Amino acid sequence: MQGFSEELVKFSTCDIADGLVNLYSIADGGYFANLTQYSGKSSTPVVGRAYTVLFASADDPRPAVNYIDEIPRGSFVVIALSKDLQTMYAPYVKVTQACYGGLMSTRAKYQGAVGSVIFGRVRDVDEHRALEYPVFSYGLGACAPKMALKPVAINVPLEVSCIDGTDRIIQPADYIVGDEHGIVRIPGDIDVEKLLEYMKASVEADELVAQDIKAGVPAKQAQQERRKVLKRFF
Ligand SMILES: O=C([O-])CC(=O)C(=O)O
Ligand code: NI
Repeated sequence: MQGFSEELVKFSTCDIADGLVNLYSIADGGYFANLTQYSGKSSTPVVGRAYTVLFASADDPRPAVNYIDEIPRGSFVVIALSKDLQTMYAPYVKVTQACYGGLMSTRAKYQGAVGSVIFGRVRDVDEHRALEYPVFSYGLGACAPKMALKPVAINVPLEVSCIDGTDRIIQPADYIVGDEHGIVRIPGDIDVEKLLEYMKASVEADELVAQDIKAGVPAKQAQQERRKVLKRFF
C-alpha cells in the first residue's frame, strides 16, 4: 500500500461519503452508483490509487494498448468505455461484450493491484472469486471484447455518465475505495489527512449514538448531543 491507503482502509465507503458531504459539500459523496461487487468480498474495503484504462470501439482509429502488464503495485484498476458507448440509464453501456475477465484479474493480482472496477461488463465470475480478487462492475457478459472493444489509453482522465445528466471524471492516481455499497472516489485536491481526522471523529460519535439509542435515548437527541464534537471541523 502507498500514501494514505493504509489509513483509508479502516473506513467504509459510507464513512468516506459522509466525510465528503459534510466536510467538502460534495453532494454525491464521491459515490458511483449501480456497481456490483462480484468477487473478493472481505471485512475491509478495497483502497488504492486509480490506474485508469479507457476502452473504445474496436474500429476506433487509435491502436490497442497493453494495459494489463504494467500495473503499479497498490493500484485500483479502473476501466471505463468511451462516452459514446455509455448510457445514463440501465444497462449503462451500449455493448453486451465483457471487456474484462479472469486472466486480467490473474495478472492484475500478480502485480499487486488491490482490485478492479469496470464501468461495463465482466465475465469469468468464478475465476475472480477463486482468486479472492475484488472485481466491481455494472454487470456481466459472456462474450469476449475483441470484436466490439479495445483498450486505447492508460492513465487518462475517465468520464463516467451519471444519472443527473452530468459526467464524473476519475483522474489517474485519485484514491478509489470499494466495498459492498459500490465505489467512492476521493478527489485529488482534497486534504486526505483532514478527511481521515473527520471520519475518525464521526465514526466515534456515531458509535456513541448507537449506544445511546440502545439505551433508549431518542435517535434525534442522541445524534444532536454526540455529534457536537464535530463542530470543531467547521
Ligand atoms: O478474453 C478476454 O479478452 C478477456 C478474458 O476472458 C480474460 O481476461 O480472461
Ligand atoms: Ni477469460
